[in-house]
Amino acid sequence: MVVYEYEKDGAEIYRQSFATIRAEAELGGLPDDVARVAVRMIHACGQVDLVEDIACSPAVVQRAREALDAGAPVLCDAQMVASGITRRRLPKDNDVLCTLDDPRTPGLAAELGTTRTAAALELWRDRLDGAVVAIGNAPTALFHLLEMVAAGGPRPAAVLGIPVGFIGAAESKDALAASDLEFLVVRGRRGGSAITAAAVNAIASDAE
Ligand SMILES: C/C1=C2N=C(/C=C3N=C(/C(C)=C4\N[C@@](C)([C@@H]5N=C1[C@](C)(CCC(=O)O)[C@H]5CC(=O)O)[C@@](C)(CC(=O)O)[C@@H]4CCC(=O)O)[C@@](C)(CC(=O)O)[C@@H]\3CCC(=O)O)C(C)(C)[C@@H]/2CCC(=O)O
Repeated sequence: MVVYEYEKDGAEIYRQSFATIRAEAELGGLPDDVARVAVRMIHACGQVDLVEDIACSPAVVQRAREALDAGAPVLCDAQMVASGITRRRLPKDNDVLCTLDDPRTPGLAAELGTTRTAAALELWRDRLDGAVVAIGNAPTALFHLLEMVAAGGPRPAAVLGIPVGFIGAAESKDALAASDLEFLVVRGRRGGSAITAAAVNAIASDAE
């Protein structure tokens, strides 16, 4: 029988991971609350140089946390983001919502001539004011959110805008960073549902 020698204690795996990230990543330039979020984002992708591409408004973590403490929902562009959010960490049993699979979404996408992920945001309108938005997959969703807000729509408390990819990902994140919303982004092509869920989990947690 083959027996491998490896760490089997989950808490110890986390402890060693976070210690490694703190030793290897250049977190010094970030405020403490953002550094704590960055550690968890790096943990989700295994790339310590992710920190070089993280950009945010100074109060984003505080505003997002205040919103969660006030019971705000977390609105997600993809089920993958929503699934990655650890419900027991959320301070007020906050709703975690993804409207991508709502039966109205395909019709809205056809009507608006856009992707399903972008069209699904139209169904956020009555929950968006003061919400925490977590976009981890779709650049079109992030662009659509910015268009809705620019047109006078409800304003979220904070936007974790971390879509991944080659078409529109970098551009949508640059547009968010240039907006007047509280934001957290990873500049460039990197991002994704796991990193975005990890950012929400870090903000929702009291400890690392
Ligand atoms: C163009 C799209 C991109 N998707 C990427 C990467 C991943 N997507 C996955 C999955 C399972 C889903 N992607 C959809 C959101 C789907 N992806 C798109 C769209 C065609 C358009 C979005 C956009 O450009 O803004 C989008 C469909 C739409 O009409 O909106 C998904 C809904 C497709 C589907 O299954 O129906 C689905 C999300 C399901 C959910 O969680 O709710 C991947 C797992 C790969 C795959 O299996 O296809 C992967 C996950 C990445 C992640 O971490 O989230 C890109 C690379 C982001 C790409 C957009 C940018 C680009 O450069 O192409």
